[in-house]
Amino acid sequence: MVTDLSRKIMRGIALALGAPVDAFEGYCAGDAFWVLRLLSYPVSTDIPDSERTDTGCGAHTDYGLLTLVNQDDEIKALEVQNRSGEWVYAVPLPGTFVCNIGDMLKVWSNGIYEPTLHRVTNKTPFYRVSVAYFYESNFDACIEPVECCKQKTGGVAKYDNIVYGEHLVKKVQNNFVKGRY
Ligand SMILES: O=C(O)CCC(=O)C(=O)O
Ligand SMILES: [Fe+2]
Repeated sequence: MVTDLSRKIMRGIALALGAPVDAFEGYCAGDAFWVLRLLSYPVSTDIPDSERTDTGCGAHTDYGLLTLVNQDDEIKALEVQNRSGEWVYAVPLPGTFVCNIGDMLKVWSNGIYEPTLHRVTNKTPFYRVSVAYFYESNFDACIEPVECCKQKTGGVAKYDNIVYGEHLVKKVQNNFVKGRY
């Protein structure tokens, strides 16, 4: 069901960009796949100072095409950076998902769609759980700006071609291994 929803969002984005409805589908568009992550954010006051490291999720953009996040209804912890550089809460709205644009959609759209920088810090007295569904291009897919988006943005590609799997590995190493985002 969420995969259907993601496909529909991608079709809407294709149409909004003036591309054919199926521009981002099928093998030549990278045969999308998905990953579901269940995330938990303990109450930070439960962690003794001596054991405290950076808890939560540091500032980052998502790697793939779209992410749909279902957050706890009552807990404000996910923040997004607005165009003025301020961090504002993505306040949970019951019955809705937060939809993040991923890095590959930026490349495909030649920058028309921009990934939003976001981070999570649970400063509340409640244990937070979120479910993040990542809709991603195929590992082997070579992602490059699509022609109609290049035409709308000055006629030249703003980004080098990227093999999605290589991009993913690089970002995961930075986020989870080296602690940079
Ligand atoms: O837990 C959240 O609300 C967001 C998690 C997130 O940004 C991610 O896993 O990429
Ligand atoms: Fe994220």
